[in-house]
Amino acid sequence: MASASNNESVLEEIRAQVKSYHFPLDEVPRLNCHDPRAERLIQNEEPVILTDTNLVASALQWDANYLGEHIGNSNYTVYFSNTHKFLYYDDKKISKVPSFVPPTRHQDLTFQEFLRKMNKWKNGDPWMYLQQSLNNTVGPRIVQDFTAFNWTWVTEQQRKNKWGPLTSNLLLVGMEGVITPVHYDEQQNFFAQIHGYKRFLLFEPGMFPCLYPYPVYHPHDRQSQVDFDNPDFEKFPKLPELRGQQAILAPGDVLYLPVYWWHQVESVPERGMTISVNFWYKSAPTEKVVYPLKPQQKVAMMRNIEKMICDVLVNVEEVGPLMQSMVLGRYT
Ligand SMILES: CC1(C)c2ccccc2-c2ccc(C[C@@H](CC(=O)O)C(=O)C(=O)O)cc21
Ligand SMILES: [Zn+2]
Repeated sequence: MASASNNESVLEEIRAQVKSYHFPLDEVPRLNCHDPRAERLIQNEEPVILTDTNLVASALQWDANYLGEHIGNSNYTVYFSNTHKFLYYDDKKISKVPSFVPPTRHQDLTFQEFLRKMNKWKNGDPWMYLQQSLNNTVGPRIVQDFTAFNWTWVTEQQRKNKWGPLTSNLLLVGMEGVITPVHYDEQQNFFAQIHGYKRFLLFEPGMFPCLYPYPVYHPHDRQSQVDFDNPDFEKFPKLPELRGQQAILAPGDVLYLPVYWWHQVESVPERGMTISVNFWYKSAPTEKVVYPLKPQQKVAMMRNIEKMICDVLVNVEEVGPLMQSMVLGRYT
C-alpha cells in the first residue's frame, strides 16, 4: 500500500498535469474517515474524499490481469465512443426525440475479449469503457474480494445518514483519458477508487441554472448541454457564474458524492487504465419540508413539473411555448 506521503506527491503531480477550464475549482477536502469534520460534511451532503476507510482494501490487488484471470467468462457491458467522452443516454427516451443519434454504442463482451481489445488498441480505434453491475456471475475469487469489502463501515454510514437500500455496485474499467461528461444522479454515492487515478469536477446542486441540463424527456436527461471543452457563452449566458471543486482520487480513496451534485469524471491521461466500484444508495425520504427549500428539493420539484407538463401535453414541442407563456413578462 503506497504510503500517504508518496500518494500526496503523486496527487500534487496530477494537479499540475490536469487540464484547467474557464471556471474556478477549489479542492474537495481530503480527510481521514474517522475525522469528525468528515462526518459533518457527509451529514451536510457535501463532498469529501475519505481516506483509511478500507472499504475496498480487499480489491487493491485488482488490475487488468488479476480481473482477466479471476472474473470469470460471463458477459460485461462495454461502451464504445468515437471520442474520449461517454455521454450517457436513456434508450427508453429515444422515441421522444426522433432526430437523436446515440453518441455511444455498447456490446456485451467477456472480460478477456475486452482486455484483448484494450491491448491492441491504437489511435483512431473507438475508446472503450466497461461498466457492469457487480453480481453473482463473477468468479469465486472476486466474490471473496467483494465479500471482504468493509461492509461494516459503509452500512454504518447508510444507517447514520438514514439512506435507503444499496441499489447497485457498478464495476467500472476505463481506458486512460476517458471522460464521463458533467451530469447529476438521483442517488447517494460512495465512489471507491481501486486502480489508477480519477479526477472529479464537482458542482453543487444550486449550480443548476449555470449547467443547462437537457429536458427531462430527452435521452440525455440529467446531463448538461454544456461542453466544457467548447463552452457556448451565447447559448448559455450564465456559464461565467459557474464555479466548482476538484477531487483527485488515488487507489484506496473513497469520494462521498452527494445526491444531485453535478460531476464530470476523467480517467487521468497517461496514468493507465482505471478500476473503480461505486456504491449507489437511495436517498433518505424527505421527512418534513423545511423552508427555505434546499436546491436539491428545487431540482426534484422542477423535474416533477416538467414530467407532468410533458405527460399532459404529449407533444414535447408544446412544452417550451407553454412554460414561456407562463413566465415571460409575468415572472421575468
Ligand atoms: C459513462 C458510463 C460508463 C456509462 C455509460 C452508459 C450508461 C451509464 C454510464 C455510467 C454510469 C456511471 C459511471 C460512473 C461514474 C462516472 C465515471 O466514473 O466515469 C459516475 O458518474 C457515477 O458513479 O455516478 C460511468 C458510466
Ligand atoms: Zn454519475
